[in-house]
Amino acid sequence: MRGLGIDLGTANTVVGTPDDGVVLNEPSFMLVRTKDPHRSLAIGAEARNLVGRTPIGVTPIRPMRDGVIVDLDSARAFVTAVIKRAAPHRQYGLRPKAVIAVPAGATSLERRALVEVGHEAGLRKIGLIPQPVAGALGCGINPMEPRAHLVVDIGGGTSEVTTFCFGGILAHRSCRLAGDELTDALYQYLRTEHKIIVGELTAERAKVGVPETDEGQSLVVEGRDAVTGRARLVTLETEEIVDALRPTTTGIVQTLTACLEDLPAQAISDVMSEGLLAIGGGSMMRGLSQLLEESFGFGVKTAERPLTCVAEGATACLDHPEVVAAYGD
Ligand SMILES: Nc1ncnc2c1ncn2[C@@H]1O[C@H](COP(=O)(O)OP(=O)(O)OP(=O)(O)O)[C@@H](O)[C@H]1O
Repeated sequence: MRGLGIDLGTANTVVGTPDDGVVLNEPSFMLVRTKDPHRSLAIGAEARNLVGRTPIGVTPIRPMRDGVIVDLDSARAFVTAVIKRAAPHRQYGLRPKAVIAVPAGATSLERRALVEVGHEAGLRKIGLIPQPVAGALGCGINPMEPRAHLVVDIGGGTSEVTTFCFGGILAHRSCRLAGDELTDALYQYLRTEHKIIVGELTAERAKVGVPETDEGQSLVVEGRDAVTGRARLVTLETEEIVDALRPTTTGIVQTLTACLEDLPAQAISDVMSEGLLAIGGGSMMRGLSQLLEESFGFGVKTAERPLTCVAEGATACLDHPEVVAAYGD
């Protein structure tokens, strides 16, 4: 066992091992008793599916916000449960080492909190790697080569735009316009335009369903009429959803523009010839890569596995300690 590669995201937690690839891919949710919020009753999909329908006395919590720890005690309980599930002790030895992906914009305090939680949860030696660098490595890019690479990571809580080259970050920008904000925008749109109130899970299912639905086809969502309170169905055209999400996707474009403005001219020529790599679940949004291509005039490549490439890259770092040494501080 050579260790674990971990992506502790706001929306999803993914863990990989060098021998078995991705061994855990679950929503970053934990169910706790309201009176004892630091012990997990369930984690992952089981906990998430109860959002909006939890019994009295039980609370679903998200231990990560914008890619960093919100509350040390809940995060410790969550990470302990994740490691237990991803690395059963008999198979992997008592204290596995790990490389954990962190937002490129995380502060030193936030990074230290993550390492502390990892140690307390049973990890041995912990290396940190910026998420966009890990994601690029997971897509086969060598982050040590003397060439600038531009990556946008559209996750659950944040969108991060990062340019890196030869073991260091050249420019970085982030904004809170990402998957959660897109879901919220759709929720608000349904409420104001269709006078229907839907659950958070329903709004997200509709958003995720858009890229998978053919053009011209429609989606049906169910909810409560905002006026009468009765159950009601609404049919939505996919293009209508894309339009409803446009203000949020435009905000992501503005963050990219700001990052490009920070770049030296030589790095821009690398970016122009290589294009932009889009990772994270939000990069699968319908029409997004086209919008980015039209806005910047260079190619946009969406990762083959946008939801797991960060954990795959963190796992690859276990065999490439020079990458962690270069980007880890
Ligand atoms: N097919 C899809 N189309 C649009 N959005 C999607 C799709 N699949 C997943 N998402 C969204 O992607 C987001 C999760 O992405 P990801 O797992 O990369 O985030 P994360 O790494 O947990 O978050 P962060 O990087 O902010 O910590 C969720 O908001 C989810 O709704």
